[in-house]
Amino acid sequence: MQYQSTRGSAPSLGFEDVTLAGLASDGGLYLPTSWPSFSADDIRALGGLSYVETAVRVMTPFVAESLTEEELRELCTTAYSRFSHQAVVPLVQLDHQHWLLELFHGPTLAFKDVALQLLGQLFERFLSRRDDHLTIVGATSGDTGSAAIDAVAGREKIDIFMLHPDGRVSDVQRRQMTTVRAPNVYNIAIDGSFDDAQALVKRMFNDVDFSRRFNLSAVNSINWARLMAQVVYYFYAAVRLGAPERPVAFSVPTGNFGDVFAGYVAAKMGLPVAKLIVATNVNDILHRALSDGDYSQGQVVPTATPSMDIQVSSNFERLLFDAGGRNGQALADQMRGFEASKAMRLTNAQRDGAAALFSSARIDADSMTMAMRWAYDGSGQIIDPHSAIGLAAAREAGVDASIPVVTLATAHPAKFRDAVERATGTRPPLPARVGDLFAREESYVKLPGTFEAVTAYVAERATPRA
Ligand SMILES: Cc1ncc(COP(=O)(O)O)c(C=O)c1O
Ligand SMILES: N[C@@H](CCOP(=O)(O)O)C(=O)O
Repeated sequence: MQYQSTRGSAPSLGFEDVTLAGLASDGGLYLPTSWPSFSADDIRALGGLSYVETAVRVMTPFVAESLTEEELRELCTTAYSRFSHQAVVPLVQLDHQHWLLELFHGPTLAFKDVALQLLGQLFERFLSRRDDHLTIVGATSGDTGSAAIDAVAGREKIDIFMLHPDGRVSDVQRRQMTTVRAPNVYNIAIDGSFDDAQALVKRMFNDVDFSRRFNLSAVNSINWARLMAQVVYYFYAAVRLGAPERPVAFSVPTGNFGDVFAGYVAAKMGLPVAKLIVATNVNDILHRALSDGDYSQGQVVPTATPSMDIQVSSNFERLLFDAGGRNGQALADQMRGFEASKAMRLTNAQRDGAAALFSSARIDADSMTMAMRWAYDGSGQIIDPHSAIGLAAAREAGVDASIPVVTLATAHPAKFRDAVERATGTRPPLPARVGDLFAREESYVKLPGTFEAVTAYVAERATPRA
């Protein structure tokens, strides 16, 4: 399997190189040159398999030239051994049509662990094959940061620099990052929004000298391996609800468009996905883009769902590329236009390509609260505000009653205790694995959100290439 950049001018690479590179050298994002295809029989054969075995079957076509099936199995077994639920990602029924897919049973209590625990293993395996050192630079609105740090803390051949928007992540999220004491972990709170942090990270990659000197790599969902690992749970859930005989719809609380793009990949591979519902909070660039073709960046409004307070969605570029006919040169021009003016219109081909599978909804604070109450009053489920955005959109979407609708539950409610308590009157306790979080000492620096300040900080601490 070879991978190509969405912007058409970076070299095609194999899986190992794509994983270590993160972002393509032309500023684009890597995608497989074609989608692997699963027949109805292949999908049926996933019935009854464990999560690890499902992961091996679903990911093998993507990694085949870089890992043997046995190696992949070994890495998945290690990655998912730290999840506290035997099913890894259990399905919970809410009513006759609605289900939650709980993705938050990993070490840092968010769906990011599903991909990042594996990515940590992949980095380690690939670096063991070469005499090299990686400098990871990442941006987080809360959850990627802690999951990535957990996955790479203490690894000898990796340094990680994680940027978060100062004051705009929950206390639990911040402490999960800043209380990890390992010599290779650097937390940076920047003055600005998540979009500012993400733009700084992309600029570091696009600075060819800087990027080569420190051998930069990515843990954000710009890294293809992140998305690949997330494709697995769409198969796992759909098969349990009747696929391939019965189609299944998914509602996904969305920010950077990574999680829901993994659902698109699953559909491209042959999984019968009836609908992908893109649920945004009031930071609704994706809802505007999908409903009206208007992808224009507004001011980020801080909300009770900070992990989705995003107005530039990295992975939307992957959809525009694939659904719009895979014209890298045209997309490079379109993205350059967006970077200059902060606005663009989707082409008709992009809109039509997306409309076949996606619908979208913008969920405000009241609807989010009502969804939390509905889940709590109806079935005793305490859900986090991000999952509630997904559930509210799922219930509004008008999906045919014969089709199960799975809302991805992306974070443990304890990560957002204040918002949960406000909505339900119940304060979720911190799970034992993070029980002493508020007793641990924090360590992070605050920097202005400028390229100069951040690169100077990284350059002083990162290991340059020999
Ligand atoms: C809890 C939670 N829900 C939803 C999202 C949005 O996911 P994505 O950025 O993949 O769209 C995030 C952050 O990515 C998150 O941390
Ligand atoms: N909500 C995210 C933002 C970064 O998203 P990613 O999936 O691209 O890493 C977060 O939790 O940090």
